[in-house]
Amino acid sequence: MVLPPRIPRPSHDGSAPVRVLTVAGSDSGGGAGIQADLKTMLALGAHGMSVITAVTAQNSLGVQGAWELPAEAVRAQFRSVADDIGVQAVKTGMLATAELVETVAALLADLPAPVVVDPVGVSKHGDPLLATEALDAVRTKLLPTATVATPNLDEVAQLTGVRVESENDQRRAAGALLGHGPRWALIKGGHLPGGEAVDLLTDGTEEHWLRAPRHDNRHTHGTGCTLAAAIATYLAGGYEVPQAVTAAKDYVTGAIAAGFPLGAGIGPVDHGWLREGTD
Ligand SMILES: Nc1ncnc2c1ncn2[C@@H]1O[C@H](COP(=O)(O)OP(=O)(O)O)[C@@H](O)[C@H]1O
Ligand SMILES: Cc1ncc(COP(=O)(O)O)c(N)n1
Repeated sequence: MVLPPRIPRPSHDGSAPVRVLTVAGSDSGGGAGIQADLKTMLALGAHGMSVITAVTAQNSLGVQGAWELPAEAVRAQFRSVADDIGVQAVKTGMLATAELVETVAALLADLPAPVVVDPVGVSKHGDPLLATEALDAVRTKLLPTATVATPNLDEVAQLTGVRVESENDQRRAAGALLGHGPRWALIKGGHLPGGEAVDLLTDGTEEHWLRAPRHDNRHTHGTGCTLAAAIATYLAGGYEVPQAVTAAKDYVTGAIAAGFPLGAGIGPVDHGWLREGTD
């Protein structure tokens, strides 16, 4: 297992730690969404902050209920942290409705910090986390704010119409996604068959194929959230995009290898897998 780097901790000399913001939904089961993001940020040495867009009742079996917050509540949370504490990178996840997508996109357009957009569409169990009529706002308002956009294969098919069944299709999907304005596209191949989990990162000029051994572990709840939160954390720490994504991939690969059973269904990845033996 490749050990990903940690962002250096503050030296207790009064300086602030690296600050990362997640704008996402709450997962009561603690494996995905806001909870995955904050655990990831802590594990990698950053100070995590949250703007909650929706609350889900969720466990290892699926999503039993979801309630979005008013746009005003999302705006107020964002202003509270951005105006006082300061944000060095942002990750977006579940945004639920077209109104919230537009609200968040408007806030991000004025923020001088890198943005990782994970265009969350459905949960691992197939429960919808984004209204279908919000897709257009994701394409036209949210993706243009992204430093990196990180769709899985279902999400990229919904956003671009490109169905991915091979590495060459990943390249075509990335090209189509870049047409919507993100600086970099990360097309995650986690759902493709094969002995490796292969993601393509490209800005249209450079191509980075990120390959990791596929772990035969069904406890993968939270993989996409964890990867995007880790990318945002490394960007906040000053990494360039390819280095941030490479380090984040190492972190999520270790977390998937250590994923554990909880409840009767799909358990979470282990956000704390770096705890032992690395301090
Ligand atoms: N079984 C697995 N073993 C190793 N890596 C995986 C596995 N499943 C997914 N990944 C990786 O986890 C990350 C999240 O991808 P994916 O599961 O496709 O996203 P999502 O959670 O959004 O559906 C990607 O880097 C992907 O390659
Ligand atoms: C609140 C929330 N946000 C995102 C996901 C996607 O999770 P995954 O990373 O497993 O695809 C989820 N299940 N719940």
